[in-house]
Order: sequence, then structure tokens, then C-alpha cells
Amino acid sequence: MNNTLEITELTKTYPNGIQALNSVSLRLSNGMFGLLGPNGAGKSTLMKTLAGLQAADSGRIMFNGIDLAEHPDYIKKQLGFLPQDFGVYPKVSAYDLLMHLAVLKGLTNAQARKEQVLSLLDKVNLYAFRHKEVHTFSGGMRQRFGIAQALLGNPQLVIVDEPTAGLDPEERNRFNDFLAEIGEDIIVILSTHLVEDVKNLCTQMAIMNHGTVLAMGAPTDFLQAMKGRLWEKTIARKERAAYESQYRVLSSQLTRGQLSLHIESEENPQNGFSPLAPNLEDVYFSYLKKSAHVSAATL
Ligand SMILES: Nc1ncnc2c1ncn2[C@@H]1O[C@H](COP(=O)(O)OP(=O)(O)OP(=O)(O)O)[C@@H](O)[C@H]1O
Repeated sequence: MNNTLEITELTKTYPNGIQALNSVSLRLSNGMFGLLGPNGAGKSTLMKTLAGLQAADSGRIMFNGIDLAEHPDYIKKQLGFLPQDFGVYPKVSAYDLLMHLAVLKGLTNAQARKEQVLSLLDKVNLYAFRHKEVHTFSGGMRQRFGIAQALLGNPQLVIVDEPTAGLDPEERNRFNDFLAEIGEDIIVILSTHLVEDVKNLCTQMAIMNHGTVLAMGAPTDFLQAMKGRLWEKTIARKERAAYESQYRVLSSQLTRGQLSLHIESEENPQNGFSPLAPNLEDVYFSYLKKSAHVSAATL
């Protein structure tokens, strides 16, 4: 099934006056979609709104042509959600908790429910631990349990909010492999501030900051568009401020006590800079820098 999710001019201001979403529009179809932005960009607000946990002030969400505001149950039936903080884990076994959540999800047939729960436990590699209480699980096991509950009822739209936070590199790789596998036939939205995860997993992405979508497209297109505009130079740490005042510095990374500076410039900046092939992190910083510049200018 080819799913579509169309978000049009979604806006949300919290009662404290913070505008978390400012006319957000996105169009998604099957595959992994990376939503990239720093803390506070509005990602969680968008995810929670899509999951129907809170309402936007204005705007529209259409899933497979059906308006979420008019038919909230339609998207709920098709949706799996792994929130940033999955919350308190009761002292019950993985199997029992999944069975309970499956009932809440509307899996009413007892035999079918049991089969699906066991198959999901197998899929996320927790079958051997199905009788262990979930609160004794490691971080990685909890995340895998979280994804198992998100997949109950064969959802067509899965939303995962910062799923690899707190995982060690090996667990993170395993988790990402699994996401990539399920992301082939449904829409998976991965909200993260880790550029690396988006680079490895997603065919489409958007960059968000201050409640606004700064850009949307395929990671490869972003890289292509930045070609020829990135330059690198290694400098002493104490020179940083001088360079920052003169160039558009995207990042500076410490290597063996010296700084490797990445700057953006349409023309060759000379002064010892060498051209560099951009990576997705450079693209991300470039957009964030531009948006910081714009919001500073409009203050
Ligand atoms: N319930 C709330 N009440 C008031 N302000 C909120 C609430 N939830 C979020 N905010 C504010 O809205 C803005 C967007 O927050 P949101 O959690 O959506 O961002 P995020 O990109 O998901 O960041 P993070 O990765 O830190 O969760 C932030 O400034 C945040 O402080």
C-alpha cells in the first residue's frame, strides 16, 4: 500500500506563549523520513500532534486522503508511536505487557493477538526474554520493546521520537537496522538531532528550527546543492574568534589540539583553505546558521 501523509500549515502556540509550530507543511510517502532539528525545534510537538495526543491551533493533517480532524480514529488505527520517554515500566513481563497493549490497540481476537505478540517479540529479538519483567530490561531492550508495541496492529505510519537516545553504539546500529527494515513498506518518521542516523537511514528529510521547516528533500540532493561551497582549514584554537568574525564558520572540530574549521563560501576564500566534499552535518549546520541569522535579524 502506498501511504501518504500531508501536513499543511500546522501551527501551535503553548499557553506560555511559545510558538512550537509555525506554519509547518510536509508531504511524506512510504519510506524513512528524518525530522532533524536541535532541542526545542518543535519536533516532539509535531510528533504528538500527528499521534493525536494534542491538537494544533490551526492547519490540516491528511493521512491517505483522510482528514485527521474529521476522522481521528482512522489515523489512530494506522499509527504506531514510540514517544521520546516511553514512561514507567510496570513490573510485568514483556509478553503480558504487550498482550495488554494489544487489547488497547483493538486486537480483539485472542488467538490472533497471541500470534502477533509472539511474532513481534521474535522480530525485535526479545523472544528469549518474553517472561522477564520489562523494568529489568537494558536501555536497548526497552527501545526494542517500545518498537514492538508501536508495531502492534500492523500500522501504516510509525513515529519514533529520538529512539536511539541512551543506546550504546552497538545497540544503536541494531535498532537502526531494524527501523530500516520496517521502513520499506510504510511511512516511518524518525525525529532526531543525530545527523548520522538520518544519513544512514532516511530517503527523505526535513530540517526544523524554531517551529519552522527550514528545508525538505532527499539527503543526496542536499549534498549535491552544497557542493563547491565548503572549505576546510586547520587552525590553532586561539585563532577561532578571528576566523569566526571573518568567515561563515559552520563547525570547528578539535583534532590533536588543533581546530579543523569548516566554512561556507560561494567563492574560494584563499588564505590556506582547501575545498572539501560536504557531509550531511555541514548541510544541517548551514541551515541552522542561516535560521539563527534570520531570527537575530528580525528581533
Ligand atoms: N507542554 C508545553 N508547554 C509549554 N511549552 C512547551 C511544551 N512542550 C514543549 N514546549 C516548548 O515548545 C518548544 C518546542 O518543544 P518540542 O519539545 O516540540 O521540541 P523538540 O524539537 O522536540 O525538542 P526536544 O528534542 O528537546 O524534545 C520548546 O521551546 C519547548 O520548551
